[in-house]
Amino acid sequence: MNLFFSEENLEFIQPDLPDADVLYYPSFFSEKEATTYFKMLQKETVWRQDDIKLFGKTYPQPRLTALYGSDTKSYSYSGITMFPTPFTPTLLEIKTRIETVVEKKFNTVLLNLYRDGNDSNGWHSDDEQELGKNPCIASVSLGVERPFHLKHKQEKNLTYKIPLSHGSLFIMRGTTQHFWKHQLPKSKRIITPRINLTFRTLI
Ligand SMILES: O=C(O)CCC(=O)C(=O)O
Ligand SMILES: [Fe+2]
Repeated sequence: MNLFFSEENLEFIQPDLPDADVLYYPSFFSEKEATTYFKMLQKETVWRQDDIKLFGKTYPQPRLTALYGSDTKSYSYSGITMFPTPFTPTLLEIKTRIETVVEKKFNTVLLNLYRDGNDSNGWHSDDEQELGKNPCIASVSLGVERPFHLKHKQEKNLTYKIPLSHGSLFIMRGTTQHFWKHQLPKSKRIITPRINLTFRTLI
């Protein structure tokens, strides 16, 4: 585990995972900023619950989602096609803060609302064609802390677990999506919500 400070004097860790490039900023936003953003996004966002198809059966997705972006390119995953709503001022503010530190521009954000520990996000890679070859995904966590898991696709005993705290930023880039899957498992004892924003670039 390697601890560093960014040019903005933000603390971050860079876990040493083979075939991956991930960074974690535990306090990217202050407690107060994170709480303000959580409240604004919970209220302002047009949340929806899509159905997903798994092995020919249809289920409601175990979380609410929304897609915002700067152009009209659609984004498809798990048989769902989403068309982005224009970025709101709140989302643009968050996006700018992230772009300064990540030194990358994003044109889309997928939001997830996990209403409680029964909501989840199953094992997947963010490897859709529209994300390009080595996508950089910047993931902001607001609200209750939830564990995030990664596992290597070939080396089954290579796993990594990290709790994503309120106001944190987790970045996955390089070959991470080729070699690793990630999930946000159900956490039965959690009864409060979490909002996640994943900034992406659709090409
Ligand atoms: O909620 C999270 O931290 C993960 C979200 C995620 O993996 C996704 O939306 O692709
Ligand atoms: Fe993902």
